Amino acid sequence: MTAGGGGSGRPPAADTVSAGAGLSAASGPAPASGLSADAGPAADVGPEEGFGSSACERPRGGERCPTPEEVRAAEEERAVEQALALVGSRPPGEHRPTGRPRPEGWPHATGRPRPAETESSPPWQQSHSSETPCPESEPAGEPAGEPTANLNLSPDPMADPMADPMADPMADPMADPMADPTAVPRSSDPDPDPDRGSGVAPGQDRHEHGHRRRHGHGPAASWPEARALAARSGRSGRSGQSGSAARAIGIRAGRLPLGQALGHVLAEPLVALTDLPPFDTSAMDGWVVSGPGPWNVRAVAGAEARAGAGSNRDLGILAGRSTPATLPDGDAVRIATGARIPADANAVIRSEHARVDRATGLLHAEHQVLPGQDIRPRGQECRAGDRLMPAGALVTPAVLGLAAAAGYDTLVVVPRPRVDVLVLGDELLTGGLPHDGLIRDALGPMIGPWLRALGAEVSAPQRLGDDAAALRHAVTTSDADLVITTGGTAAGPVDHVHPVLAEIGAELLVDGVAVRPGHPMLLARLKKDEGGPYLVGLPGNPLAAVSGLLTLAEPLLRGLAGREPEAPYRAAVRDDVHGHPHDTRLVPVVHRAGSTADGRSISGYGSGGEGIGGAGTGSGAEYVVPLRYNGPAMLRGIAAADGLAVVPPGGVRSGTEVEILDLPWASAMPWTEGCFT
Ligand SMILES: Nc1nc2c(c(=O)[nH]1)N[C@H]1C(S)=C(S)[C@@H](COP(=O)(O)OP(=O)(O)OC[C@H]3O[C@@H](n4cnc5c(N)ncnc54)[C@H](O)[C@@H]3O)O[C@H]1N2
Ligand code: MOO
Repeated sequence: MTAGGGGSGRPPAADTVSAGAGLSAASGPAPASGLSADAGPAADVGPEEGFGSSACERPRGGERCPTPEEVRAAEEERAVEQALALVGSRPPGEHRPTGRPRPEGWPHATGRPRPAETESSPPWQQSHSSETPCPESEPAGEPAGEPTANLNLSPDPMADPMADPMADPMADPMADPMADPTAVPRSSDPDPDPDRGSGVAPGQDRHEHGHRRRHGHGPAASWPEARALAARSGRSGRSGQSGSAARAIGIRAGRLPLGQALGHVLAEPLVALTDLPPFDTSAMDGWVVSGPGPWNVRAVAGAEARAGAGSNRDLGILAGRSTPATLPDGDAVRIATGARIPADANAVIRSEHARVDRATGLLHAEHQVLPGQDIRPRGQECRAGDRLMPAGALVTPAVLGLAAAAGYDTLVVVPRPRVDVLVLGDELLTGGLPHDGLIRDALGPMIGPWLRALGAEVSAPQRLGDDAAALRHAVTTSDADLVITTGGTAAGPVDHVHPVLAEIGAELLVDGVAVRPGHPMLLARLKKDEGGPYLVGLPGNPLAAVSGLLTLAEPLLRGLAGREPEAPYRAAVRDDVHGHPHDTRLVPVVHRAGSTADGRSISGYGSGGEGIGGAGTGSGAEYVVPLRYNGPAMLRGIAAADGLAVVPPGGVRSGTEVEILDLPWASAMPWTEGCFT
C-alpha cells in the first residue's frame, strides 16, 4: 500500500489534546441512555423481582405462593417471551435486551437476535390449532421435549434423553436411564453399543467415546474433532494447491468498490492511506486563537461574501474551505467544527466560552485556555501506513466507514463462498398444510437464509425428492464451493447421499458425528485430493440439520471465506441439563441476567469472560436458560433461542459453564436485504 497522505514529520500526536476537549467530545447522553436501556420496562421481570423465593412472603388474601415448579415454569415462559421479543414478536419496550460479555476481538456476531426484517408473518402468528399446545396452556409436568416421550411410544431413540428436565418438574433431571451402568439398551435404540451406559457423571467429558460405529457407516468423529476438521478443510480449500483447486476461494480474491464490499472478508490488511485526521482540525465551533488573550478579532478574507450578498456576517474559517496560512500572535478568527486550523494557532475557544467586547473589539476567554484545547491534531487516530484492520476481518458497515475515511475507494476482498442447497425427500410440500403423510419442507426456507447469515452466497434450494440420479446429477454439475444436502444421510431405503458419494468417488472426511441431534451429518470432499468443492450432508430432522449447519458448515464456510475462528465463549446454565451418555448435545438456550429462580447466584463467565456487573454476584451475572421443544424434529426451541449450549456427554449440573454457539442473526440480518440477496 502506498501512503497517500505522507508523514508530517511531527512527533506522534497525543491521544487527547486537553482534558476539556477529550471529555467534552466523549461526554454526552451515552451513560444515561446506557442505563435506561438496561433498566427498561422489562427490568421488573427478573427472577429476583417477580419470581424469587421472597416474592411471596406475604401472599395477598386467598392467593397461594407458587410452587418452585410453577416459579421455574413461569420464569422459563418469560425467558421464551423475551427471546421472542428479541426476534421481533413483541414491541421493543416489552423486553430487556440483556447484552452479554463477548470475547475480545472482532468481527464477531453478537448472539443477540434482532428483529428480523421479513415479509412473512412470524411463526407464532401462523400457528394452527392442531399444533402442540402453547406452553401457556400446558398443564404442569407435560413433556416438553418430544411430545411422545412420556408415552414410551416414541420410535425416536433420543426422545427420553433429549427431553429437557424442565419438561417434567417432577422428574429427576439427571436420572438418565442410559447413564445407568446396569441399564439395558432399549430395543428402539439404534446405537446399542457395548460402551454405552457406563455411568457418566454430569459434566464428565466423554468425547473419548465418540469413536463408535454407527449403523452402516464409519466411526463417528467427536463433536470438537468434527468442527476442527471442518475448519481445517475450509482453510485448505481457501488456499487450494493444485489443478482445478485453483478455483479455490483464496485465489479468487478481488477488488470491489466500497459500495459492494459489505459482508465480504478483507483479503489484505486495511492500511491507512492518510493520516487521520489528515490535518489539524477544530473540534468545536468558536474561535481559533494565537498567543495569549485578549485577542484582536480578524475577519477571514472572502468569508463575508460567502455569507451572502449584502451580509456583513463573518463566517470565519469553514470546514472544507480555504484557511489562512498563519494566524499572527494576538489574533483570533471565527472557526467551525471540522475546519482546518491555521499554522501558529494555539487553541480553539468554544463560542459559548468567549465574548467580544464591543467597545474594544477584543475577544475575551471566559475560562482558562489550555494550549491545544479543542484542536484534533493531525494523525490523532492514525498515521498513514498504520494497520487499521487485519486481513480476514469481516467488512462491516463500520469497516466501510473507516476504509472511506482512510482514503479507500475499493477493497481487496475474499468473495463469499458459493453454496448450492439440495433438499431431498419425496414427502415434502412447498405450500399449504400437511396431508396424506406429506409434510412441509422446513429446511428449504431456513437453510439458505441461515447460510447467508454465515456469509455465503446461496442459490435457490433445489428440491430433488428421493431420486438418486437427480442427486448425482446435481452434485456432479454444481460449480459451487459447497453443496449442502438435507435429508437422506441415514441408511434407509431411499437415503441416497452415501451411495451417491461412493459412486462419484468422493472422499468422506467426516462420516457421522457424536452429537445429538444430528449424528448422521457428514462432510465430504467431492474431488479427492483437491482443495474442494465440499459437500455437507445435513440430516433431515430439522433441529438435526441446524446441528449439522453449526457443527460442519459454519467452520467450513468461515475457513473458505478466510475468516478467523471465533474465540469460544462459555456461560453457566441455569438448570441441570441432561446429557447423552456418549455424545455431545446441542441445546437451544436464551441468555438471561440475574440470579436463579431460587435466588441463588450462579457464576456468569469463566476464563475469558467478564460477567456484566460481576460474574457470580447474582444480579448482573448472566446465564443461559435451556429451552424446551429441543427434540431433533422440532424447531420451536431454536426459533426462540439466541444460542446453542454445547452440553458435554453425561450432562451438566446447574451453574456449570458450557460453550455457547452463537446464532448468526445479530451480525448478519441487517445486511441481508441489501447485501446477501
Ligand atoms: N435405523 C436408524 N434409523 C435412523 C437413525 C439411526 O441411527 N438408525 N438415525 C435417525 C436420525 S438421528 C436422524 S437425524 C435421521 C436422519 O435421517 P436422514 O438424514 O436420512 O433424513 P430423512 O430420513 O430424509 O428424514 C428424517 C426426518 O426428517 C424429515 N425431513 C426431511 N427433510 C425435511 C425437510 N426439508 N423439512 C422437514 N422435515 C424434513 C423427514 O420427513 C423425516 O421425518 O435418521 C434417523 N433414522
Ligand atoms: O436425532 Mo438425529 O440425532 O440426528 O436428529
